[in-house]
Amino acid sequence: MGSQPQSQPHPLPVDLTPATPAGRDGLAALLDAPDRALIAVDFDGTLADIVPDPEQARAHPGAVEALAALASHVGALAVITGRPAAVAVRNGGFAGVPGLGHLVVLGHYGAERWDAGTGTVSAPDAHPGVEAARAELPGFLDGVETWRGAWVEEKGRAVAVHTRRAADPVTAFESLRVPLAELAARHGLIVEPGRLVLELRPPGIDKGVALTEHVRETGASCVLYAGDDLGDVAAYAAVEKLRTEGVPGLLVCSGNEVPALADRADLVVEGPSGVVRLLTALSSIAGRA
Ligand SMILES: O=P(O)(O)OC[C@H]1O[C@H](O[C@H]2O[C@H](CO)[C@@H](O)[C@H](O)[C@H]2O)[C@H](O)[C@@H](O)[C@@H]1O
Repeated sequence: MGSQPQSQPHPLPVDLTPATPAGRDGLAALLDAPDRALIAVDFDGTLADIVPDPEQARAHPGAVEALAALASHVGALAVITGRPAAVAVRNGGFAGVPGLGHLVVLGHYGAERWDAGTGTVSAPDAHPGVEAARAELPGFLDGVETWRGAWVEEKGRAVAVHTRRAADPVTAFESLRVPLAELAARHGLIVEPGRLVLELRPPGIDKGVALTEHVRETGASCVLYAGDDLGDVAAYAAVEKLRTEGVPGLLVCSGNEVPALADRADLVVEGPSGVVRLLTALSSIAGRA
């Protein structure tokens, strides 16, 4: 990879300008050679607004159009999500969109991959512990009053316990952490915490591993990653490591509900609407290059 670009002025609105020198370097590299950049974005909370029922989550108005417009100017475009890849594709409305012919969706934190070019999902064999944990969960959740209202999202390769609809969502979430971690460990699984969700899933992959592999695969010379939740921390760490290896990066946080991520970001935008504004602005500038 070449030398690191220096921080320099760039034509973005003030509220879309990175607050850190490293972020400004990442942005400068992206605008200098957009055709060598990888743009990677999370789905829930980043491209899609948070809603009480995950089945109802959809891409924010203008998000798919912004991605499609940007796709023609950048080297590679990926959605990296905790969702099953097929669910993100369906709820995002990513299939068959003109301009998104090269989109890749890395689902289940990178364990699954959907390619727009083929329209197919590739995935490893299922982890047997998921089936065993799934069988235990109903009786487990029924037993404690604090957990009333917590419910299980069936994800195929994982199961997620949501507390957003519990009477006291935060108390339910906090009091479930240890018991669910013990249940997961008994079945060789890990707990992935998120915004009022605790997911029991197989170990061995995270968004950081997925992002780094995708940077290598695409040969990207710089990367922008946008996320909103704890599951995105691994991707942030990957970008921070890539920077030390001479690959500039820009870390974008959608909203500031998760301080562990927002405090580490180069740029915090106003939720999915801010992400759409940023992608649109980048596409407009890159299109002039
Ligand atoms: O990696 P992501 O694309 O951000 O997916 C992470 C989890 O997102 C979903 O849960 C979150 O969004 C829901 C819909 O807005 C919301 O109801 C929930 O409280 C959030 O945690 C999804 O349901 C999970 O399976 C994903 O792992």
